[in-house]
Amino acid sequence: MKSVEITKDVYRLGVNIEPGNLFEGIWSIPDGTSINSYVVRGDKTAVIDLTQDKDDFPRSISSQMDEIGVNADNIDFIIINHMEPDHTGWLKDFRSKNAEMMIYCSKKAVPLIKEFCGIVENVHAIEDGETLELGQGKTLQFFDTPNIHWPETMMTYLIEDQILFSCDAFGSYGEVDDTAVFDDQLSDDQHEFFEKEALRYYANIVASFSTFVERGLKKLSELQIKMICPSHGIIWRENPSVIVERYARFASYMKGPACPEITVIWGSMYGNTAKLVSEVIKGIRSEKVPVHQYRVPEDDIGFILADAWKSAGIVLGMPTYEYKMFPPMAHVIDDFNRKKVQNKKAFRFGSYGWSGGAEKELGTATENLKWEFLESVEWQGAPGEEEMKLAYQRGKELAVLVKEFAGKNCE
Ligand SMILES: Cc1cc2nc3c(=O)[nH]c(=O)nc-3n(C[C@H](O)[C@H](O)[C@H](O)COP(=O)(O)O)c2cc1C
Repeated sequence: MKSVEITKDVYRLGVNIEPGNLFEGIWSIPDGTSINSYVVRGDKTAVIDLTQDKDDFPRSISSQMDEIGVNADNIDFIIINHMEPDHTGWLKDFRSKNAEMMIYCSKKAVPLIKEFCGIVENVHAIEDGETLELGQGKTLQFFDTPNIHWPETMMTYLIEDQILFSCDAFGSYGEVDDTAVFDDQLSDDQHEFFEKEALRYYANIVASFSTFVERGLKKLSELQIKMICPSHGIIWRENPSVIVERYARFASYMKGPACPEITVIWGSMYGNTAKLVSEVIKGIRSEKVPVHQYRVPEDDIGFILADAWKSAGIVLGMPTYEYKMFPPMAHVIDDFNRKKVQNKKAFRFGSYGWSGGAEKELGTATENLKWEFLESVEWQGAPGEEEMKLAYQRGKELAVLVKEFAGKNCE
């Protein structure tokens, strides 16, 4: 990977976490993801966010710094927008090469820098809106943007060039090639890819903090922004409002209504519940509502979360297991609670052997999600004609309801 000058004396340095790894140790990234760091040069030099202490990442970032004549000895400031180790894993080692490098961070980051890196000297806690002049027409301004997605998160704005270094906000999954770091270097297919990966990134990483995203967006709305430089994914230069609007849309789905789509998630041990899946889907499709379908535990929770986040309607198909929900579905519902997949229209169907129990647990488990359920279809043993018919009907009913309820705020 090579350094890229994104505007005069401002550089993007980057590495890619390769496909096959898990992001945050949980989330699948079949197409990898980038970690971006930035350098701003005036009379003084600042590096904005670093990289993870993993594989050859520090070596790669060092060699990209060499390309532009920057190294630990001549960097004056390290700006830490966010303390998560994918950006700061290298901080302790890097800073040990030159203890004079001044660290700028939010107040809440100070104890984290001490505990994660053992660094206490030359750490400056910013005031919201504070500026730092680097000289040569480069002035950085810092904004507290708490809880997008850690409490200590801040963003850095380069006033003269109108560039926002947003760290995790406005990020997406997907490897980035140093020959195509900007939105305007992408094909339509690649744009579509990054749109999907931005949604998945949002649903996996940021969703539960949607209220704070909305607050942050309001605060940033006063800035003139020519370019958005996140710490994951591509740089938005041709049209930065695309990613801002996208994040605003994603955040709004928490309160609902989301898009006129339905996500069907189902699991079945012996095929009794499975038999109704295609009927429900036929019912939904009869109303021309798009369907996303996932089976648990086979399918990946990161993808399920993304489609569920965006859908106004959710269907759950699961049997009873040991007097409760089928465990892989209980896991999905638990994640829906953690990520606040709220305000949906929903429907559940499933088989039981003797007394049931899944339905009762589902009621309790979704209490905080503010979902409105259609009447469930539940039966003992194998499904009959009646259940098959009801499955189609409920699919259709849900689709009609979703069309009425869903927002227009979707592409
Ligand atoms: C391990 C296990 C635990 C079960 N626990 C219950 C239970 O607590 N209550 C009940 O009514 N049925 C229970 N059942 C029966 C299933 O709910 C029933 O076989 C159902 O038809 C399975 O649906 P499926 O074919 O979609 O997996 C259990 C079945 C298995 C295999």
